[in-house]
Amino acid sequence: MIFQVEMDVRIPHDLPAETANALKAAERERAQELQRAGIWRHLWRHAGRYANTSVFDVESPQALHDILSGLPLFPFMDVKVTALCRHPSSVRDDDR
Ligand SMILES: O=C(O)CC1=CCC(=O)O1
Repeated sequence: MIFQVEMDVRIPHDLPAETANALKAAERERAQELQRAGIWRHLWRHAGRYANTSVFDVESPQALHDILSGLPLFPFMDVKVTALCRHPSSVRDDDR
């Protein structure tokens, strides 16, 4: 199942820099692990914002929730999830 996920990151300004940097490093490691596994299919930065639009390929909404809620930066994110499905005009046979 394919989901678009928008993440707006809002790290508190009073969070110690060492803690924030450790969380960012852990987030990067987890994101790259999920990308290599084919789960986090796309990750794009919103130009000018500490935000991204991502595409996830997972077995269920529960699986997506488990992944997102387990992200190191999740406590500092506003997350919007949109379920995606094949468009009848798509020329890509592998859309699903
Ligand atoms: O920077 C972001 O948008 C949040 C994030 C996702 C993966 C990562 O490394 O940081």
